[in-house]
Amino acid sequence: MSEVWGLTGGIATGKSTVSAWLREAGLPIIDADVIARQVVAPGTNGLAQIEQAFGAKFIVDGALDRQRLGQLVFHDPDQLHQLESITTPLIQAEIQRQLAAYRAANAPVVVIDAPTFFEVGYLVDLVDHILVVATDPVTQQRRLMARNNLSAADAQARMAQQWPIEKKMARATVVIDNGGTIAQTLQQVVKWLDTNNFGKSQQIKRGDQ
Ligand SMILES: CC(C)(COP(=O)(O)OP(=O)(O)OC[C@H]1O[C@@H](n2cnc3c(N)ncnc32)[C@H](O)[C@@H]1O)[C@@H](O)C(=O)NCCC(=O)NCCS
Ligand SMILES: Nc1ncnc2c1ncn2[C@@H]1O[C@H](COP(=O)(O)OP(=O)(O)OP(=O)(O)O)[C@@H](O)[C@H]1O
Repeated sequence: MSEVWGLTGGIATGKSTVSAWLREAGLPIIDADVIARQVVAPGTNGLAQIEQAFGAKFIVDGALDRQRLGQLVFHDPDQLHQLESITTPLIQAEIQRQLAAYRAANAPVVVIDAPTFFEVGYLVDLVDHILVVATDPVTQQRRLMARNNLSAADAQARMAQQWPIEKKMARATVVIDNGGTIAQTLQQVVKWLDTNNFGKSQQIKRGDQ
């Protein structure tokens, strides 16, 4: 029996940072962001559907212009909803395929890493427990602006497309507080791994502290 954990957070609260450590510790990770890119890669049916729904101006040299589509959908919930109606079923099918493969291989623990874990609905039913990586909203906005080179308004628009982090924290089995230093966050992650006997926390590289 595999124990399945969801890993989520708000945009730029540090989910990818934590996910990278879990991977280094040897945990199998199903990464929804990676899958979301695969299902709209050049030549896919997903990309053809996006071209049909949004127009050829979002395709450059056969590939999705992600920045341009992001500018559109993160400022318009109806357009985001239309995009999700194309991408969500494709992402869901691949997540379920990977999870079935890990279960068949008797993986003791599997992590499903997804930014919109709660928002998409179906993922909650696939997991036993949920790890939420959180910061306060001010820190979240500051890090998002710095990482993506966004204005305060653009960062707010992206944050507004997701559930507030407090609502996610209220549904978490465990909350990792990433409002402090990277080292403080790593300490919490190592404790979670060691307490549950998951993976090899000593394999985590600590070079980024
Ligand atoms: C709109 C797109 C093209 C913008 O691409 P871009 O490379 O600029 O951003 P990227 O995909 O790296 O996402 C950055 C962050 O935005 C947030 N985000 C992405 N999709 C969504 C969404 N549907 N709803 C709310 N927030 C989202 C996440 O926190 C994510 O980590 C892309 O985000 C996309 O295709 N989104 C729809 C697919 C999806 O739902 N992905 C989430 C996987 S569960
Ligand atoms: N404790 C920390 N102190 C300072 N900066 C941090 C900390 N944790 C993460 N960061 C930085 O904040 C930014 C957001 O982190 P990260 O990319 O891990 O977030 P995320 O939750 O995966 O975001 P998204 O949902 O958009 O993929 C990155 O630039 C990262 O380097």
